[in-house]
Amino acid sequence: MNLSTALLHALKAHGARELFGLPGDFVLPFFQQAEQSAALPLYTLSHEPGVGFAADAAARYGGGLGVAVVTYGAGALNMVNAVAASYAEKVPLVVISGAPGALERSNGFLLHHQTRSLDSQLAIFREITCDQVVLDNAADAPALIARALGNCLAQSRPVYIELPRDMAAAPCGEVRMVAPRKPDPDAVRACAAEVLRRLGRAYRPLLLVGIEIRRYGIEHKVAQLARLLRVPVATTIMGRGLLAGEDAPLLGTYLGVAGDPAVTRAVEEADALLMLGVLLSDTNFGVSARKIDMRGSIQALDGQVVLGHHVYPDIPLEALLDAMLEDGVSMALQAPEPQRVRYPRELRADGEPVAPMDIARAVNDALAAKGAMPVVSDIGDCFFTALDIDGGGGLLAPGYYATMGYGVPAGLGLQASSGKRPLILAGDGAFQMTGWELGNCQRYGWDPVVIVFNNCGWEMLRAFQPEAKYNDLSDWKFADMAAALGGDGYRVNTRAQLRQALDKALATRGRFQLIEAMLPRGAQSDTLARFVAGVKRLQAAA
Ligand SMILES: Cc1ncc(Cc2c([C@H](C)O)sc(CCOP(=O)(O)OP(=O)(O)O)c2C)c(N)n1
Ligand SMILES: [Mg+2]
Repeated sequence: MNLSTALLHALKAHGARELFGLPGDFVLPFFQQAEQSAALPLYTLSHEPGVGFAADAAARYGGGLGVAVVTYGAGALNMVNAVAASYAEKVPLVVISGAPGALERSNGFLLHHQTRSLDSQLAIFREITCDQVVLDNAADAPALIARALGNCLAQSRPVYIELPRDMAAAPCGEVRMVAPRKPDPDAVRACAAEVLRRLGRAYRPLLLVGIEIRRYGIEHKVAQLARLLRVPVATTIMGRGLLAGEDAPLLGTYLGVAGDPAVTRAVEEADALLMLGVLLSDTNFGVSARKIDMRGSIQALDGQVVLGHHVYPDIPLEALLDAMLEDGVSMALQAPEPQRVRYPRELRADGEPVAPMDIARAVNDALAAKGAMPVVSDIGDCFFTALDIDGGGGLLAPGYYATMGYGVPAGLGLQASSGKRPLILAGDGAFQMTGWELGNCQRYGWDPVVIVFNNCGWEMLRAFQPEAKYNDLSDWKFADMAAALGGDGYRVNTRAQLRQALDKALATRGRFQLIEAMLPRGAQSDTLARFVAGVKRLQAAA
């Protein structure tokens, strides 16, 4: 076994299902080993941001590890934004970067792809990963790999592995998985008992769930706890789509002033708000009608639990849930029968122009008729529209870090990793960034259905600065380019054309389907309109 094959087998043992990458001379030896060993399928994309987004989506959707393999300098630094997004949104992504070998490091020349110093890249990745290892010594490599991959899963954050090219074929021992640290059972029980007491004393308890319950694969336990305690559940905007497949008393998504008033009231008036895996971010709470009493709430995040001024430092989320499920049986809180989440349906397929909400209706009608699909959304008004789309098949979007360019490559990563056909939503601005990755579908037989919200502009920005001219984009006629990239394109102006195009696209397999929905300039989804109005109202009141 050599260092590359030891690393590949360790990745697989930790839950990686494939590699995404873009080679360069510093990482060619590893690519060669990866292709020869066939330990994991290897997919290449056209630009490193897409490689990072695809690997991120594979981990988000399927659990386990996402793996992005790039060359040193120009490759790895090109992927910094995607890795930063994975860090912010707690995605277990493994970055493997090739690097100069020992001899070339000491020959006195400045090396190609080098920036300030040969260690600058490692310094940059220290900021956006939870662990970093440099595999420049075969004897230490197995333990370093085990530590990094163990931390990636335990913290659900990206890690950085630097692999000098002269080490790829070095003889190496096997990597032994590091068993996750066990928390102190007494501390877990004490914490669970205090949380249950808080909930038991409350008149209006509520569970608010966020991304960690997906990352640690515990949605079913959260649903079980909510049913057991009869406490309603709401998701944060980032947690949209969580618990979709579970039998849980789900109220809906909390969007503050921009959301369903009943859900907003339930969250903001809860006298015991148990937040499970919720990031305290502006996107999750920035449009709160009234300040949520964070001191009165209970936050279980990042492996610790905070109740008022009490902090339990080492309580993994799943351990807390197991203890609450064990002890919670004695409680039977009287919670209101929650409403089931309803999605807009029944598109009027007529000659009227298409608005964002028509896309939500058309998609919900199609999903109801043809079955759930994973939905992957970029950032723009398509993201706000996605909040009105049935996320039963899963909803992926960088709702907190909010980088554009995520949609198409993430959808490709999801299909490569899960085999499921995704529905991808992207604005014209975001599609201009990474939509061209669709050209890789024909090599791998991927066939996503893509809906481009073409309003010929950066509409989300225009919502806040209507007078600005710089938000205007020209009409790129994306549908005309689909055939050249190996897919089918449909340009739709009316709701009837949208319905026809979506039916045809869903019925066509083996080629990507690109529906370019022409939206009148200024047309906004209901949620974006409420979001903008809410933010303006809160800013005026500040
Ligand atoms: C990589 C990147 N660059 C810039 C931004 C800022 C930004 C937005 C967020 C606020 O940061 S929303 C937006 C416009 C999006 O345009 P488009 O994709 O056409 O969608 P729509 O027209 O529906 O808005 C930009 C430029 C971003 N989020 N990500
Ligand atoms: Mg746009």
